[in-house]
Amino acid sequence: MSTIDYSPYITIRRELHQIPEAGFEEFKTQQYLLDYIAALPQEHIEVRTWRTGVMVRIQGSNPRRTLGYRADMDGLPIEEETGYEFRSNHPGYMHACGHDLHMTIGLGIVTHFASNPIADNLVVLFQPAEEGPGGAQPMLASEELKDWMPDQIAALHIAPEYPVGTIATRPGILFANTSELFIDLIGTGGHAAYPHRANDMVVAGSQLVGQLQSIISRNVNPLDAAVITIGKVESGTKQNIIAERARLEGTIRTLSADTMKLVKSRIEALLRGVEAGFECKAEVDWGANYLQVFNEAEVTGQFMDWLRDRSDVTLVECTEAMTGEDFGYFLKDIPGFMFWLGVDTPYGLHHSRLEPKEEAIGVALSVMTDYFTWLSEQT
Ligand SMILES: CC(=O)N[C@@H](CCC[C@H](N)C(=O)O)C(=O)O
Repeated sequence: MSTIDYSPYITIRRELHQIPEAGFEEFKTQQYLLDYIAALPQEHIEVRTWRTGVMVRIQGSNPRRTLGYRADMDGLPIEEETGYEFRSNHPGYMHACGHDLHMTIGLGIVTHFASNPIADNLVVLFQPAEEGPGGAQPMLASEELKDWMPDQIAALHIAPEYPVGTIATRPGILFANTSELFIDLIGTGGHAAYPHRANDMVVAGSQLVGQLQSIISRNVNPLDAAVITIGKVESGTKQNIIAERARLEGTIRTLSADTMKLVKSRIEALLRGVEAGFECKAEVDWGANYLQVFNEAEVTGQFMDWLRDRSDVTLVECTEAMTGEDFGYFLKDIPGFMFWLGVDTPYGLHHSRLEPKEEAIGVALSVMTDYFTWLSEQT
């Protein structure tokens, strides 16, 4: 079991934490990664960029295959409220989903293997736009990745609810299918005192928010799992003006692709009802859709068995979560797995006060470098 001095990576994580950027706008983040990698021994490594992403290949000494690690890069539109001295320098943006840690661990893996190459090739992918609109699918289809495609791949995601030292995963489905949801209601505005001469999209939109939840409680089999969350509602201009438009923004999560189809068809039906009932127009845009994260049974089982022998890690076989991840597209084509890495913090993912414990970086680095080394030695 290796113990890696992770203190230099704390500085890296903090520097990355200060520059959160939106999907496909990770320009400073990309430059940071490139500058860091350029200062490493170059003998075994090759670097490519793809849009705002970075791909690094460490040439193996006797490669039979290519192993892969993927880290996501983007931040979220959240005003940070942590007590950090190194809080975000980008007002209104925050690394509130742990991508600063995911990238730091990726850089730690590159650093270690740049000086200690294994037999197999290793590709470390820094992928933009996980929070949307989705960087995995276009990265997988890119010319730059074609001849570097991993034969097996792993990724991790920080988990606030687990103590540091815990790794949680399972063979099979880990994260849900997702679809974004953007609904526009277009009616007729007017004077607040003359509701009979307008059709009020605040009333239509408010009713619709409630009706959408009835899809989950009345249309989806209770033994199946699905979520509709409306995270943003925009309507109106002033308290005494009837709103002409309303916009609802949300996300759908399901554990099966069939349930996703069912939920979408019920939303369409409800929208036809809103149009009839309010004599308005209702439009829907499904935005970005992510495939479920499905851990390949054999490779995941092998990783879990390997972890059971480690005294520094507690392995939890967890249940599925309704989170989404475009890493699901990698796992559709490449055998591999994703796992939760315990970071023990009271505030959850996407929260303005998320403060993951940085010791988890050391755990992940030790596990991932040992795992890739061990894997490469297997016949
Ligand atoms: C791990 C995590 O929090 N992932 C995000 C992925 C976002 C998918 C997409 N933008 C959507 O909202 O559907 C999540 O929200 O689960």
